[in-house]
Amino acid sequence: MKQDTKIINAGRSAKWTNGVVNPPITRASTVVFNSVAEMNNAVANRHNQTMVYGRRGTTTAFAFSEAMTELEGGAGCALYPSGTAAITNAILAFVKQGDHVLMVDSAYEPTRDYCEKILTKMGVATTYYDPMIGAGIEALIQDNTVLVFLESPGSITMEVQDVPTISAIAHQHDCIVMLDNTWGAGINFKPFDYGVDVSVQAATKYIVGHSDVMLGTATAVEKYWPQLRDYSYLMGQCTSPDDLYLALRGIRTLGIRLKQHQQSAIKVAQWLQQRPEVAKILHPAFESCPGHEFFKRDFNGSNGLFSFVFNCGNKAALTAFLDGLHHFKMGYSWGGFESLILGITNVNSIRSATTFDCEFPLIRLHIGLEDVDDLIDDLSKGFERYN
Ligand SMILES: Cc1ncc(COP(=O)(O)O)c(CNNC(=O)CNC(=O)c2ccccc2[N+](=O)[O-])c1O
Repeated sequence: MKQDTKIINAGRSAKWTNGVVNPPITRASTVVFNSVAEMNNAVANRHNQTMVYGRRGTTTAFAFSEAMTELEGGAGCALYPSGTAAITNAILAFVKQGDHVLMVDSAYEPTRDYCEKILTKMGVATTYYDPMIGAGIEALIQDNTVLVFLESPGSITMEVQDVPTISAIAHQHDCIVMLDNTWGAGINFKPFDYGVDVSVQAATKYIVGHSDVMLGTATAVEKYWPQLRDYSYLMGQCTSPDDLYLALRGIRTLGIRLKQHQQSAIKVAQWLQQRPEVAKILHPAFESCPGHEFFKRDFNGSNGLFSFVFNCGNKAALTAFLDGLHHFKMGYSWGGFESLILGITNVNSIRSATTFDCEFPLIRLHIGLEDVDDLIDDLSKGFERYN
């Protein structure tokens, strides 16, 4: 079955839909049973898509989890109230006091905060590594290293990592490979084809696709799925069937949305490349982006999120650029149908192992589904104010 057909069918087994097209919203805390045997059978099958109690999920959760594993691969998908909860709980499932974690230096800032403020309290040490380290990761692996965390491309600076090389070396040292695959969305990057053991996504972004649900997913290979699932339950992680209904709805247009985001973003990036004020385009599909060669080798496509660096200007100029835009709104997210913009002048304040070459302001764009000429016109007027 081709990907676009999988997207339409994922999670729509008759056992969940019972004849209707979309898996219905099944809300529950209590699930009741008519006999001791029925109750015992449900408990015995608690890991086999059988309803026992709301916290373990209802048929809506079973349908969405199944859809994620059908699309991204893996043996099972645990659900969390946000992408950050997915990251933190997935890591927590596999570390204990005295362990060591390797964390990519270009990680999403709250991921770094978790390592600094919570893992350290638990006695888990973190070493940050250069996203472009590749095979050099081996020199950083210690006897107590248990997990290597990747985020590719990296937040804000968009470095594409050599995932299969890092995964192969990590596995030679019995380390778990965990990837924040939010940008790849399980469609443009198939994590388990490249050695990843646990793929985490902020479904908040492209999976939901409409900026109206907070949701996280962690999908694991067979070897690690039981432990991830059990720790998710132990930590009381559960999600709203109403949110999952919206996420299932989001999945149905994921393929065509990503194609449109990709098409418009590349057109905007090509236009930006010609601007005299632009020093570098940080879009994985462009040679100027670190790891572009890995994007070409490993990815099936791109989306609406990329950054660019100015070769001039300052905070005041950046503010003038940002204020007054009509179609680009400032907001701390991405992956919805709307265009967003973030102006950043301190990218190295969220790195510790490497320094990103960024003397002038950086802008991260999320190119939405608006007409791309309107978006370019909006940015063009921004450049007129940038001085
Ligand atoms: C790759 C990735 N992975 C996980 C999450 C968290 O998902 P959640 O929002 O559902 O918890 C996210 C959420 N993304 N949110 C943003 O990118 C918002 N921007 C920022 O936080 C931001 C702003 C200024 C400077 C640096 C950052 N940053 O992303 O690190 C993510 O991008």
